Amino acid sequence: MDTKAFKRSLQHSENYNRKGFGHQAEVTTQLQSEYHSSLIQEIRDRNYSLQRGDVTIRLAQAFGFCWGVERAVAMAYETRQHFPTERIWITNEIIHNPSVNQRMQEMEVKFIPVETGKKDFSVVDNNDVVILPAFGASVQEMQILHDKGCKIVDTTCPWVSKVWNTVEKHKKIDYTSIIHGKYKHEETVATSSFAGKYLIVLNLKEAQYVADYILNGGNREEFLQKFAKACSAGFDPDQDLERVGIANQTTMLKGETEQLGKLFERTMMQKYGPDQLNDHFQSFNTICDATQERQDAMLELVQHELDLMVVIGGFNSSNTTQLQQIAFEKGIPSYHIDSVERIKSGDALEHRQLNGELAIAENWLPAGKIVVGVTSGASTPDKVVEDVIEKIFSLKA
Ligand SMILES: C/C(=C\COP(=O)(O)OP(=O)(O)O)CO
Ligand code: SF4
Repeated sequence: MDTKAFKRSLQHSENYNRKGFGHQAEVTTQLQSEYHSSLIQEIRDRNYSLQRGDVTIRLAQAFGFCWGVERAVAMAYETRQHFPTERIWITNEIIHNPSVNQRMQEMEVKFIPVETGKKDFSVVDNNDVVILPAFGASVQEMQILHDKGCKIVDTTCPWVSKVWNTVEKHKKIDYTSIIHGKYKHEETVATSSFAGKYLIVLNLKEAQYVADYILNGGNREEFLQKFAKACSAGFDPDQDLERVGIANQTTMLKGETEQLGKLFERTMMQKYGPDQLNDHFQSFNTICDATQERQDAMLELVQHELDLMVVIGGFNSSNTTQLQQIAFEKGIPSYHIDSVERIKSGDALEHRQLNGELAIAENWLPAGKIVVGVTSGASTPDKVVEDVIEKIFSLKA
């Protein structure tokens, strides 16, 4: 499919909107009242640190709502204002934060129902409005909606669209896109739908396996089984890894993405020689600025003497998980929670471990004077962070 031509025709359609509806002023006030926190503003103004009693809170210098999230959430609110009586659907969560998604449901923005693992678009008729979330949507979903003639409000973050352009460039010159990402994640599902041949690798271990295959060959069946859900239809590891381009989900771990790019560069250089490298390898770093800033701020924060870290964000939030990974690698006791309700008491806190499972941490809040590092993912409202900090203050009061 010529995805570029399709995007052009969609963007020229009178049913398509990606700029909002001119209700910014009202929506900004509404968003401020629902998600803003004066406590967090105070901590920012005090050089990201606040002491109360035995507790010193140290905030990361960059955290919380990124530009793309603010934009997407504002557009969704504007859509509700602009279409007060129409039925409004959304193809997935607007962003990965439970409190924001809850608000969408309260505003009667409904998810497209899923029947036996497949979205049922038959519920949408041409008078309806459908919002595409900040992660975007697959080109197939966009086509279904475009064909239906319903109104489409596209909140895809431009940083995400940039990754789509990158894989389209690979497709044009017949390169296979190696996408550093999570194959089930909405953004990567969308990105891969714009690619030609592609292979999704999760981490350096998987990348090393692919690099070894490129250099030495290997067990084809094992390869195909390992990446069964993470490659394009008909992918042939013996043919389709001769020319590769790297792209990444915007919220991966920055350092890992860089290492992965270098690994494939070395591999292609070794296989084809330095003179031929440009005919076999291309790399664009498509990690977004917000992800980089939040990870850099976290790397700075964990240099301080901290008794523990609290990382706040949705449990399905990729960028939040990367922040937790940084604390984990530094060996700091760190707890990833999605809301204040996870804090049961000073003795018990429910948190998400890096393997995705929930666990209860006992005696997580040490006695005496403590320094608590706090950060939050790009989809976490400041209000949620405030609630957590207030709870810690009250437990130690
Ligand atoms: C929309 C978006 C990022 C905002 O944070 P989210 O936590 O919603 O998403 P992610 O980190 O990708 O799981 C995609 O880049
Ligand atoms: S994390 Fe980056 S790509 Fe994702 S919404 Fe925010 S700015 Fe956009």
